Amino acid sequence: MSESQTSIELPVFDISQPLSPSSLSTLSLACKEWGFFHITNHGISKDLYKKLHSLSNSLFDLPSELKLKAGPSSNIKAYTPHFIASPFFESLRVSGPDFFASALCSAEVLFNQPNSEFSEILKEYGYKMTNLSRKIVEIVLMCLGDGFDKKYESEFRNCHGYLRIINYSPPVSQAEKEVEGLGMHTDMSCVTIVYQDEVGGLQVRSKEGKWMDINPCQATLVVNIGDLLQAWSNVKLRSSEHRVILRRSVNRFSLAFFWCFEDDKLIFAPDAVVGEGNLRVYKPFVCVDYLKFRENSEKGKFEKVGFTVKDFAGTGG
Ligand SMILES: O=C(O)CCC(=O)C(=O)O
Ligand SMILES: [Fe+2]
Repeated sequence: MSESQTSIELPVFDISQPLSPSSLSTLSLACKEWGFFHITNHGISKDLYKKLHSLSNSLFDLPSELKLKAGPSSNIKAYTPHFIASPFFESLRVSGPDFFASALCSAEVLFNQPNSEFSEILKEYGYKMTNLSRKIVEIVLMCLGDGFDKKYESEFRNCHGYLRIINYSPPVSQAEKEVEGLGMHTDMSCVTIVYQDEVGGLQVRSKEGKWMDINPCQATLVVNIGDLLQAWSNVKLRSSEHRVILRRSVNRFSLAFFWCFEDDKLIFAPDAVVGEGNLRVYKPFVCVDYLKFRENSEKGKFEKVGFTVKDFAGTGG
């Protein structure tokens, strides 16, 4: 796995300001070509990330038997242990809209006592991510056509979010130059907002199949388009394949916030989005059926996490 390393300089958008016409065309291009961009002025302080990182560390440092109390065979299923997504990946899921309750419940199970500091911080983070996701969907819809943000706002009204706190621990003695912390995949979201720490390792696959590094960029967050928006936009927005590579023997911390359609939403690209004379790339499908398809095709196959909405609802056209 030692390919020459190339990085991609993603455009950065100030999410606190209205987009200028030239920024809008840069954003449209980024969404079409890569499905990835950076945002800045997102309103989350360095201090909050520091706290989140250290609280998360205290959780991931717990013995495995304790962590499994919130694992896949528990009632809450919030903790994903090593060897599910990859041997080097573990994560804790915090679900919205009540991020406080979800974090409190996991902390109670894991630490044997409620941890209100942890829950308060996740409540704040979940709330901020929810607002950011709404703004991001708005600007991304603007890329599809003039006034499309207002026209299609209601389709996204029932979206919901969940957060994944991720700890990557590379092998102690690394014989290979790099290992996959998380294999190639696309996200099952409308949009995903990722915070990656300074270790780096997030990569996006170009249309030609080349892996490009998305280097950590001070005070910015990475945004990527997910499968649900790719399907809804008739592939005008790209949900691109990405993965995480571990190159150094240090742990990597990241937070991925997934903003998704409600489970029973019928995903069907609107006529105006498809455009006259164009064919629909996907058959209409119910959101939860796609989620189930992915769940069933990925279980235990961490070497090849690669199924997408094309495999599920593609018309072959
Ligand atoms: O850890 C990261 O930087 C990205 C994680 C990711 O792609 C995911 O959880 O879907
Ligand atoms: Fe992802």
